[in-house]
Amino acid sequence: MFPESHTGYSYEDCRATADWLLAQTAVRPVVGIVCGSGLGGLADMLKDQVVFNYRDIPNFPQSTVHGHAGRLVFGTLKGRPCVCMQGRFHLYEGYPIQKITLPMRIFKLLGVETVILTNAAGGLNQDFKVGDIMIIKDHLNMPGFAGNNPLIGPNDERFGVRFPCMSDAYDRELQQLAMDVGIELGYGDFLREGVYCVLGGPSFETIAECRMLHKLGADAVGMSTVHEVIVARHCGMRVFALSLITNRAVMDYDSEEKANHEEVLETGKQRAEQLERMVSTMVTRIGHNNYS
Ligand SMILES: O=P(O)(O)O[C@H]1O[C@H](CO)[C@@H](O)[C@H]1O
Ligand code: HPA
Repeated sequence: MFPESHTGYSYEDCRATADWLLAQTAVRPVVGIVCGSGLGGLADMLKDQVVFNYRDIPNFPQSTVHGHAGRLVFGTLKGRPCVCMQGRFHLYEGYPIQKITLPMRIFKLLGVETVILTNAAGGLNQDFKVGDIMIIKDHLNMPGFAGNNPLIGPNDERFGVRFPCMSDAYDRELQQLAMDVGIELGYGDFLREGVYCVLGGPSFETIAECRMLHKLGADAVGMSTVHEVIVARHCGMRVFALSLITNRAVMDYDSEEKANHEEVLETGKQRAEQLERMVSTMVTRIGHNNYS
């Protein structure tokens, strides 16, 4: 029924990877964190770490992008058991879309209930500045429009339903919690909310593309996160995601600015501390089955 090109992992494959990890650590994570480009410092916040290199984990892809260390870190954040991906996978690395999202299913089978994803993104919204933190309230899945969705292939009901809803992809209570925490920490001046648009990359966008995406309703553009969100929601985990606006998308033919990965990593470094404080405070306030 499905073409031979389907490259997904079975429930049993995912179970085997999760069991392999669970056998080697006593940590039973309830929160899973994904670090975006240059934001790997989030993982260093975990106490009593048990660390696995991606190359040692059965079925796991390898990180190939500068700024993504390629380590899965288990530990506790202010007493709460967490697992953190220090490095994620992207479509442009050449992996099948099911492979770049595999860690979300592993998270689920490890017992994770809430996923917090971070990314570096270009700001399309003209009010946004470099260094702003954007709470993601919705997304535009451009590869999805072209038929590239991580749920393509046979559906295993043990993960979720064939046609999952995405109008509630980004948990509203967690968005509010992030806003409250950000304001409390004094980040109000650089805290925003908006719509994230994913493209395949790795080339950055043309000026015409940026203008088009902005007209379509996107506030920020990047090359990740959305595929992970779809898979995480499919298997019933709550999702919160934020973008660090690392550069302004070039929208003007008179501009001399050029998007580049070095600027992305540099902005990550500059905002790392605030991002870490915001995420760690959120984690302490997320209840296992409710929010306090
Ligand atoms: O989305 P993350 O992983 O943060 O990385 C972003 O930064 C890279 C471009 O500089 C791209 O991979 C883009 O998606
Ligand atoms: N475009 C796409 N992805 C990105 C950008 C950008 O401007 N900045 C960081 N990741």
